[in-house]
Amino acid sequence: MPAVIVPNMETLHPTAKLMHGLQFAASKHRTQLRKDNETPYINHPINVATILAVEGGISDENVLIAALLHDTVEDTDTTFEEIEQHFGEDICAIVREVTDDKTLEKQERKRLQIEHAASSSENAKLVKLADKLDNLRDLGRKAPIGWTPERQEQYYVWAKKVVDNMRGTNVELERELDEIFKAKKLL
Ligand SMILES: Nc1nc2c(ncn2[C@@H]2O[C@H](COP(=O)(O)OP(=O)(O)O)[C@@H](OP(=O)(O)OP(=O)(O)O)[C@H]2O)c(=O)[nH]1
Ligand SMILES: [Mn+2]
Repeated sequence: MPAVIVPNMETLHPTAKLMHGLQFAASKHRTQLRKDNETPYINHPINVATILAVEGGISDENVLIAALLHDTVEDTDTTFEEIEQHFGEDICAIVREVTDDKTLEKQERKRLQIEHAASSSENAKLVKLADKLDNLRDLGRKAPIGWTPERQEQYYVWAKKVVDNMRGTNVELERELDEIFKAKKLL
């Protein structure tokens, strides 16, 4: 696996920056599958960035690149220093905001996501809304291996609490999320 080259981001055009984000994330997640045990993990960050661009109408490349990178620190050996070196401090700041501290107990991590959602920056809220939308769509298609119906139900209830703390961020994404919550009789 060749090392990913660190480009000079100042001189890259927006499409090249986006491609570098895609390559970096694909390289970092290359051995991972989603919890359905069949989908390559990278499909999820690509979906999150695509949801933002196509459904959310977001054109700010920092937000789209942060979406591609959003699970690299949480779920691979990637460090924030590496993200900053490759993509600069603005993108790194968004990734930092949406990264769970995996050293904490799961219940505490889940509680903190609800709490942090409310005080997040607009850009972090956008990434988090698209992240939840893609995870909920995945759950509706095929549940992670071993998840009971109760565990699935709990995920919808928890995801709604996170989303409720980010309302007023993006009309289209919130509309899509609300359709899912209505179908589950949570709204
Ligand atoms: N629905 C679904 N989720 C999957 C799948 N594969 C991996 N995941 C991830 O699993 C997380 C939910 O699983 P949990 O057991 O509740 O949480 P944990 O992995 O953080 O311990 C989601 O994270 P999250 O905290 O909600 O968001 P984030 O980590 O993506 O920020 C999601 O990213 C899949 O096939 N379907
Ligand atoms: Mn995610």
